[in-house]
Amino acid sequence: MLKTNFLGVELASPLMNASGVHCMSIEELEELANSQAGAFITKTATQLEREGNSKPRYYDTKLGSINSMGLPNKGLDYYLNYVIERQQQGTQLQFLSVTEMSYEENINLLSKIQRSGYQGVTEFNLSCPNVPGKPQIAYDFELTKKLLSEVFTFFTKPLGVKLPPYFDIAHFDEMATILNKFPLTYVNSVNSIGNGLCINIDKEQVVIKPKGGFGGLGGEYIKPTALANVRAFRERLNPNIKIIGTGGVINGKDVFEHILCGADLVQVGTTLHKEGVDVFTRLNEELKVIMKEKGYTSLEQFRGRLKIIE
Ligand SMILES: O=C(O)c1[nH]c(=O)[nH]c(=O)c1Cl
Repeated sequence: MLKTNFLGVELASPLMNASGVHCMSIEELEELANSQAGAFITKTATQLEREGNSKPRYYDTKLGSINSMGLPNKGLDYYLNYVIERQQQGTQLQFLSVTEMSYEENINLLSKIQRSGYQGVTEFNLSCPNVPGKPQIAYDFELTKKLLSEVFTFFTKPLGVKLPPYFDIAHFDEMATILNKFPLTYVNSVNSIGNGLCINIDKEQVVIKPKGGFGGLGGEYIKPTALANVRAFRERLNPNIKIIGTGGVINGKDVFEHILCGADLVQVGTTLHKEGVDVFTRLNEELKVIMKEKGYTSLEQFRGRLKIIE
């Protein structure tokens, strides 16, 4: 009922974790692998291990979350060795998230993956909002075009990009024109809405320490923006480029809406952080109930079929 084909691999569910949530350690990744999620993705890795920003750097609110983790991770080799080992054990589809702090380091990082035995999918994170002094790559259209042009002169393995939310139709147009130039496997929209601010009114204080309390927003706050980005890119991108929808998934209805907008897979971040890996079981069940009520027996029957008002 929920089966989804991605890169020729049949998944039992369209759901997976959003990079950054419940995917820092092998223990967490194993929990995801043994859950009702259809696939999993690793925490965005840099070449070397990183401490990340000072704590508190993550905070759950009633309507979602705010984070300024600062890219803490155990380093590329930790995750690369893990996914290669699982690949050798027969795992067919895996996602490895990566990024670096400079143009050259990004090229070096992807070259290393290209030379490795990893055959799975690489998600190139172009949208981390929380490294002080580092503007998000994907908000710089020329840089993004230059970087992807060079990457695709040597990278031949499946590559997706993780994008920040855009808020202007001209930006959807410009970014889609750039992305359509490349043999991308998918586009993942959206990353957190960067540089929001949450306040504890009792203390009259911000809730996270880095960057004076500024951090990326997730959860209910961002669903309308996430759905708009999924829809906008689905409408503009070459059909060979798949879409992963991320942002604002609280229940099965939200999963349905992402797929209605065109998402091939749907990622869960904040709600996974709040609920743990059982969230995938709940969301799968809730989605099935909605599909039954509507008479759908497969995701293809409604994927991308959002209607406008004529
Ligand atoms: O601060 C982070 O580690 C972080 N936080 C986010 O909300 N998105 C990202 O892509 C990353 Cl890399």
